[in-house]
Amino acid sequence: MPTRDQILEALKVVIDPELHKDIVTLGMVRSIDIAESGAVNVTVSLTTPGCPIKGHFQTGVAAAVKSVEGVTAVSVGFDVLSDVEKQGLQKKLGRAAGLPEGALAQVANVVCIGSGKGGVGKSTLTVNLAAALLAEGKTVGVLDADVWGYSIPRMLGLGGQRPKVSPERKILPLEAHGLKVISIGFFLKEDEAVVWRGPMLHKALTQFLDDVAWGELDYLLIDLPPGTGDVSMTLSQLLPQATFMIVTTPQDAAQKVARRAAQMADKVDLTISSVIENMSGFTTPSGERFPIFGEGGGQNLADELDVPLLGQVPLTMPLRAHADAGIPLVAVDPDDAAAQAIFHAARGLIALAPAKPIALPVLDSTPAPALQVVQAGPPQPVGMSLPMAG
Ligand SMILES: Nc1ncnc2c1ncn2[C@@H]1O[C@H](COP(=O)(O)OP(=O)(O)OP(=O)(O)O)[C@@H](O)[C@H]1O
Repeated sequence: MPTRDQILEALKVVIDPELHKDIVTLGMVRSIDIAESGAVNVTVSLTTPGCPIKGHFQTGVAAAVKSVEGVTAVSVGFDVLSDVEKQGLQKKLGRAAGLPEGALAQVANVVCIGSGKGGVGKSTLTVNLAAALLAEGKTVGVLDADVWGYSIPRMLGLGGQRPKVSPERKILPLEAHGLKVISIGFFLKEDEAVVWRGPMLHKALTQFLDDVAWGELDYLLIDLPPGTGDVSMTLSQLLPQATFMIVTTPQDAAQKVARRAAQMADKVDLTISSVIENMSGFTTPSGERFPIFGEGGGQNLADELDVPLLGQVPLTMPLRAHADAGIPLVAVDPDDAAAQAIFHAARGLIALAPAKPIALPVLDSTPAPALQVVQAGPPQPVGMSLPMAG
């Protein structure tokens, strides 16, 4: 059976490319668990939740541990250094060296909101969950990464606006209803069709995470495109600490598609934290309830994934009408049945424990899947620079 010292010794080859020292010396190896079977679990502590080099550590740690005699399997988990630990690390590095301060360094929770298919109300719930979290006293940002069907600007009354740039060359998020908002839609001409090639998408998302002055936030909610494709893969590489909330309708078929999205999310290491069911029946003013899209899909999916079902949001006209008017329903009519269900879900999100470390059964150190390059359409510049107001 391999020993802890052997594993630590082996891990000294894994260098933090930003701090130029090995992760053992830097005190970033949080824990090493060795099973009698020779299976080893290592948890690495990152400096920021938005640490962009998780993939580097994952591959490096898996390879280093695998090289130790007697190791039969390796899994790698991640968490984040506490403020006190970061101060300790800062001291160790000396005054001159600064810890990498990504734009998300002050963001406590990053929650990606995704779905198996379109039209299930992902954007509507993102906007209203954000407003509900705000009403619960949290500071909240919304990143609309739904590159093919962005609708957040419209739902927050920000259509046609463009963010400004600070003297430090940071993109300043727009503010609406107390929320900080960035959408891919702010940077495109209205109705402009863009063929997002993998590298271009990666560059744009990296810019949203690195070059936006998000500041201090309790929550950053990210509205993903439906399904799990390039965007989810890119975000999973850029945001190892992000969790994934899946929106589904009660329908059996929708739940099946959502399950596929969950499996994909799992493959690209996004931790699935919860499920929320939308369009969970319609109740007439006289109190008669119609389960228009069936029943039970959200609970079944949550049970299958072993995560909580945070809420069941009914169909209500005010939810649709306020989204169309650019105002989150929860901010103006908190007594509406859909608003109530969204408040319940927001409180459930707050109550969720911090993300579990991501455990991967790694025996070979296969890199994360490469971004798929869209072949259709005329060639696009790879390095997209987002156009902004002065
Ligand atoms: N619970 C609900 N009650 C009434 N209308 C709803 C509800 N949820 C969503 N809608 C409406 O359904 C339509 C689709 O919702 P939305 O745009 O949020 O879906 P989506 O999953 O984000 O879609 P896509 O991913 O394709 O952009 C919108 O008109 C929205 O207002």
